[in-house]
Amino acid sequence: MQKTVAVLGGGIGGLSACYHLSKSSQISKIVLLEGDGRFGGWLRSTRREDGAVFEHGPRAIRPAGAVGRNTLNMVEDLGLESEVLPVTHGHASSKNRYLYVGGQLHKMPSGLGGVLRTVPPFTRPLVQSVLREILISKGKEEDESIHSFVSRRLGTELADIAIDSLCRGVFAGDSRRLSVRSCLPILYKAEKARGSIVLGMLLGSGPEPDVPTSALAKRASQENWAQWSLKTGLQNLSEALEERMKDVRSVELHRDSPVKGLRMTGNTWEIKLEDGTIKADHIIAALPAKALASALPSAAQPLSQQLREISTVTVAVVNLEYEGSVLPVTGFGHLLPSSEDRGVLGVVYDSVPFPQHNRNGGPTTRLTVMMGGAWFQEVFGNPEEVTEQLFVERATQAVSSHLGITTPPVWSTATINKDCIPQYYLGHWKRLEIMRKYIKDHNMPITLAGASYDGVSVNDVIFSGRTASESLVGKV
Ligand SMILES: Cc1cc2nc3c(=O)[nH]c(=O)nc-3n(C[C@H](O)[C@H](O)[C@H](O)COP(=O)(O)OP(=O)(O)OC[C@H]3O[C@@H](n4cnc5c(N)ncnc54)[C@H](O)[C@@H]3O)c2cc1C
Ligand SMILES: C=Cc1c2[nH]c(c1C)Cc1[nH]c(c(CCC(=O)O)c1C)Cc1[nH]c(c(C)c1CCC(=O)O)Cc1[nH]c(c(C)c1C=C)C2
Repeated sequence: MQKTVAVLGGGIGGLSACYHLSKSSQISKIVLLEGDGRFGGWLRSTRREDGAVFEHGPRAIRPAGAVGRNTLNMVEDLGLESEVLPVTHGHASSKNRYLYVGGQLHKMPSGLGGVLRTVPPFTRPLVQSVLREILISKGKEEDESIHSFVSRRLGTELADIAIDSLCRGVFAGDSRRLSVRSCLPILYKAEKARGSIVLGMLLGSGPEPDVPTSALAKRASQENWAQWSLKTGLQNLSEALEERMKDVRSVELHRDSPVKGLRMTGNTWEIKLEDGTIKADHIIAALPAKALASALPSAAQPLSQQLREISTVTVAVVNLEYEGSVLPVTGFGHLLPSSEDRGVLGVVYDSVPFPQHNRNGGPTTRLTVMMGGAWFQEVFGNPEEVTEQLFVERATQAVSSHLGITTPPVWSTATINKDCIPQYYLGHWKRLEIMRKYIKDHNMPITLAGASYDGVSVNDVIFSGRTASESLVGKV
């Protein structure tokens, strides 16, 4: 099979698809089309001349599980081992996560003591909910909101406070609308397989994908890593992939090349760009779902309609730098449940896990305040009309009232990440099934990849690029 494959979208998902395809001799040409002036999508790091690094998108990657191993295998293959900044499970930022509830910071329960005792803001020991959970009968629904699932199995207090906050800290989303089946498949499968989350966690609830273990992945496991970043920021991962792809003869990289339209003539795709047309035998679409919907031909309207219904949320990210060590606590950061403050989602204490990203000389504290998400429009209005200055002010106020840091930051920047996190609402699994059946039934040579479908974490998205490549060329 000698084919031309076009990969649409040069975020980490599209770059991963290219990387995996480029290892196969079955593909004669791979064309990566990115609409923006740079590759990497949401992986964006500011590197200041004084050595400070600030993340505007993802800031840490988990090494755990098959998808975590898969990313580390790629990191090793790209020669980035010496750039990795690991954080172990024993580190304060892995052990300490906080909730800001009732105007106070509360450390989330951890360890045996935390589970056995009543730990505020909760009114009874976690162990009670956990033991009771084993006896609750299985749900009968095909899907359920995360909030409803957790209320049913673990009680409303955990759902209203802990799970509401967790959904804000991963999806910037509303636990009452997000699907447990698609967002937290591990919990959904545990209930289906073992009748209980607790038993599912203890006994396992299904096989993991088969992913080999590189020396780096082995090191991560032996050294008990909980998360990792890179010395010059996570943008370095997309840059290393881009550099690798430049060295592969079969790969053509095009930036500033937004896809304007797609047409099928016979078995061939015609991809309309601003300045011409490219032909391809197969497309891997690693674009946001709505961007793909806009490009598809009108004949594929049923597919476009499903794609358009995959919502996204906008997150304002404010990076703040303070002189000296000013945090009153140490840890990963804190989250706020939606009942506390709808606009402010949480604060990451970046300088705790990654002090290496502080500027050279003299201690500093780097924080990131995340705002908006599913509540963006309601609290801040139209993202096109809000100023970045407003977010810096709101963020500084939040840091002052939550953490008592009243000195002004010495440096700050705000970015409004429009439509940056897809929301897997109730029934997302069914939508995926309908879309993939449509593609199959209509023999459309297109594969979906990226954050819109099977997981939003960097690991999930990299794995989606690999799966898309394997669906074409098999394992390489
Ligand atoms: C603020 C924030 C914090 C996060 N934190 C973490 C974290 O700590 N850990 C973690 O694991 N994950 C995190 N994530 C999630 C993760 O970063 C993203 O889900 C992932 O980067 C998405 O990658 P992608 O390639 O699917 O999409 P994108 O990055 O959106 O890439 C899609 C690409 O398609 C391009 N494009 C769009 N339209 C067109 C067109 N018509 N033609 C051509 N190109 C087009 C875009 O320019 C973009 O480059 C975070 C995300 C955000 C926004
Ligand atoms: C406050 C908003 C956000 C914070 N991070 C994100 C948002 C929207 C985005 C995000 N964070 C994580 C992921 C990847 C998920 C994965 O499966 O790896 C994404 C897309 C990691 C993460 N962050 C928190 C948790 C519980 C997780 C899951 C993995 C893990 O346990 O490490 C909690 C958390 N996120 C933020 C804060 C302030 C916070 C907790 C204190 C910021």
